[in-house]
Amino acid sequence: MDPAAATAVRVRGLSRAFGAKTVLDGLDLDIRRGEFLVLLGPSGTGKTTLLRILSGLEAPDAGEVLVPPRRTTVFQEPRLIPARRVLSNVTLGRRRGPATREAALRALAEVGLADKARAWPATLSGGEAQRTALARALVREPELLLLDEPFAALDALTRLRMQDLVAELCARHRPAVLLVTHDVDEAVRLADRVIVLHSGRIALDRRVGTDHPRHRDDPAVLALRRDLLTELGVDTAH
Ligand SMILES: Nc1ncnc2c1ncn2[C@@H]1O[C@H](COP(=O)(O)OP(=O)(O)OP(=O)(O)O)[C@@H](O)[C@H]1O
Repeated sequence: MDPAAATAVRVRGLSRAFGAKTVLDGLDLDIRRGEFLVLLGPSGTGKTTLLRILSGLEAPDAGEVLVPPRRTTVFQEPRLIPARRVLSNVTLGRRRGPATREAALRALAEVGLADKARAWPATLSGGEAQRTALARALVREPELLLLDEPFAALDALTRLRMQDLVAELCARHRPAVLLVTHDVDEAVRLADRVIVLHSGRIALDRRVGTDHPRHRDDPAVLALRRDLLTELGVDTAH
């Protein structure tokens, strides 16, 4: 088997500085096709910078970055256009026509918004708006899905529901995923693999062997959670 065919993202020696501050420092990272990778790290360690480089929004100072052409990002805020209905937000930038419309309606049904196609963004709840953003990502059939704290602005219950939805959609469509979060529980719930970024490099890289759905009290899940908190500098003795 060609090993490159199993790899969705390949990063070698990636560096990025802002003025005197080195944010990414010779970072190496591979993401396999269909792998759900969660990226954790203290504030300001370059998680968003890495995501922006993978999305093409930002250029590295040095290093090699290979990413698939079909990639899309979902941000913390849904970034919908207020003057366009939900369906039109989902098809944004796509070629007009019945096939696009059908695909968008299918994506809306998948995120549970079949009845909101003609709604205006201002009438949506936070969770519904973020579901619309997910449908917009889904309709692009990305090989790489970049998620930058997509649940951070949602209330706790909606966040859990959205986590389940994203897990289900990713299991069905199998994009490679890079999810940035501060939430260790979210990481251990969703990830096939978790990495922690520290001082511009990967400080911890762990595969999660446990099957889905994961139980909070599963010993392997608890052990990983503890290790991640320790790596993030959170005292777990209390
Ligand atoms: N365009 C920019 N100009 C100057 N400094 C920047 C720029 N973008 C990011 N930085 C700096 O680079 C560092 C890393 O930022 P980045 O947003 O990637 O961190 P992060 O790990 O995503 O942080 P957080 O968890 O708080 O979102 C920060 O110190 C930030 O101030």
